[in-house]
Amino acid sequence: MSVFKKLKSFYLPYKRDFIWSMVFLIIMAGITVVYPVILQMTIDEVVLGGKYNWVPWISLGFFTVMAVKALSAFIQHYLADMFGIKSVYSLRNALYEKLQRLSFSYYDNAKTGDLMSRLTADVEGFRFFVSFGFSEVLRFIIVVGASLCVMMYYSVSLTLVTIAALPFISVVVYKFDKNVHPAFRGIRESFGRLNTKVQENISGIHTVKALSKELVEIERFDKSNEDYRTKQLYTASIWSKYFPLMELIGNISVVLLLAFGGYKVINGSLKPGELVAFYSLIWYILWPIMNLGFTINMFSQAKASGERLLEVLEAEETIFDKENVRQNEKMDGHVIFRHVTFRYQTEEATVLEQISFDAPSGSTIGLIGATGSGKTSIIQLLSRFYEPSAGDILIDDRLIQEYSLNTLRSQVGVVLQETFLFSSTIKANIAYGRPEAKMEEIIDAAKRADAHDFIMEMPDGYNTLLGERGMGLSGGQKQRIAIARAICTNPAILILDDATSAVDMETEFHIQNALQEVMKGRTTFIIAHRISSLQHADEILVLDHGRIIERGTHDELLVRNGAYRRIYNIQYRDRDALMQKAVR
Ligand SMILES: Nc1ncnc2c1ncn2[C@@H]1O[C@H](COP(=O)(O)OP(=O)(O)OP(=O)(O)O)[C@@H](O)[C@H]1O
Repeated sequence: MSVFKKLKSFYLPYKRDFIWSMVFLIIMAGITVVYPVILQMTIDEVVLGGKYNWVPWISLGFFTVMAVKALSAFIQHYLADMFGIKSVYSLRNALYEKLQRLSFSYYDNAKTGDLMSRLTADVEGFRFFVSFGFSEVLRFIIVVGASLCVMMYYSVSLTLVTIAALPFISVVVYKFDKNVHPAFRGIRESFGRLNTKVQENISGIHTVKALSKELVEIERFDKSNEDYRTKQLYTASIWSKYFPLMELIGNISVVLLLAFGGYKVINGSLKPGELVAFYSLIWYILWPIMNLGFTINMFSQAKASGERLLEVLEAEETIFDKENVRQNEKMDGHVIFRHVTFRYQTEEATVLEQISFDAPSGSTIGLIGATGSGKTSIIQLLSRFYEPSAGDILIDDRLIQEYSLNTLRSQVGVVLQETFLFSSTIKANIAYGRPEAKMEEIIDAAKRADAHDFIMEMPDGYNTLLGERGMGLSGGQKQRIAIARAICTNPAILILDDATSAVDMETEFHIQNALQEVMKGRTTFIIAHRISSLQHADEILVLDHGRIIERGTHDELLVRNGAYRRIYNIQYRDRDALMQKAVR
């Protein structure tokens, strides 16, 4: 029950709907039990007692009772549905908000497809129980309770004989629940994996096709699908094993009723109408008990879903605003790293060791080094996507933790190697970081990123709709839109993470030109593999296995004859030698 307790803040606010639906449920359930009583009166008083003048009144009474029942059923269903729908509306919002707050380290291990299935199938599973499960439980208590009372009123001994088999059904129901709950959790998890497979395949369809891996992918999907099928079949087998057993025990009750009840009618201690009423009433007890399997089924699904939802809701938020943080502060962009050491939560080894540097406001810092040497990790720490394991990062002489995340990130513009564009207009993509930006500001940002001209050549200019992942644009165009997006927020610090790696020389030249303009007055970090991209930096940091092994300007580093010189030689001298050979 603790799952439902933990999630109560989502459904308790709508308890009014629930309470009213329960009121109408009580009316409905109460009326259900009146039906056998009317039947008993009709047989014993009207048919056998010869009181035929009662017929119109009994008919009218019966009609009225049924009309009230129909109306109550309508209102009850409507309100129960409202209760469920409103509850999961806030639950879905809370989950989405949580996903926005969770840090990078959570997403490093999360699977998109699985998260999607939590936000859709699991939320629905939970809604179904909130809408119908709660009322089923109450209906069970009322109908079974009221039926037992009426039966007792007619004959205590017959009631006791009839319900003698019920404890056995309860044992079966209990065992059913114990087996079916883990089975449902298995189904949900398997469905999450199936979703992940589909999502990853669609996202990576270019790679799949480029490497002709369609058949391999189909086989892999088949494996996940097979697992899902097996889990479902297993659950179905539990169901088919226990349900007939419950029905069999239920039918033993009916046999006992007919045998002992028939004997009582024959010896005159029970009226025939009462036996008929008993026959109806016993099913009012048996059906809900057997149906308990279905209710438990629903409950188990909802519990399994609720657990998966709680896993998201209760996931630890590692990066958040501390108290009294600085809001809306304009920064100068003076960045200091002091002995920063860092390791990813999932990894044993540190990826950054004792990183220290001072980047005065408006300066340009270049980061170069082999892949995996830690360049991206440094700038991820600056945006507080992760927290350092040791050491301090300061901007304008304050620890970055003293600024609100909003302030910090609005002052750090990032252009990544891989650009993500939303399936919306070019205008909205550029203004994503500052939706209130005026059209002139958007155009200005695009002009400075050297994107304005090609945007104007598009059919709808700035209103051109982009497909998912920015289909319809070349790598260089996407990159320039990303640069426009970064400068639209007018950040004090600009990070260009391999921003020109995916483009040809001519486009790189265009982007470099645009960047010269954009970098003016901002502290800029350029991560690059090409020396041409960062040779004008005020300081270049050469990284190797998470350590700064060399630092200085381009010229200083060249004369030092170290790692930088070696990269330079590979990229320039050898190329020049080759070119000269070619000319000769
Ligand atoms: N999210 C992550 N979780 C665990 N380890 C990571 C994560 N991101 C990077 N790493 C590891 O940290 C190390 C540094 O990676 P980083 O991305 O900072 O290198 P890089 O110098 O930017 O590489 P590249 O030039 O290829 O972009 C690598 O060994 C990498 O495997």
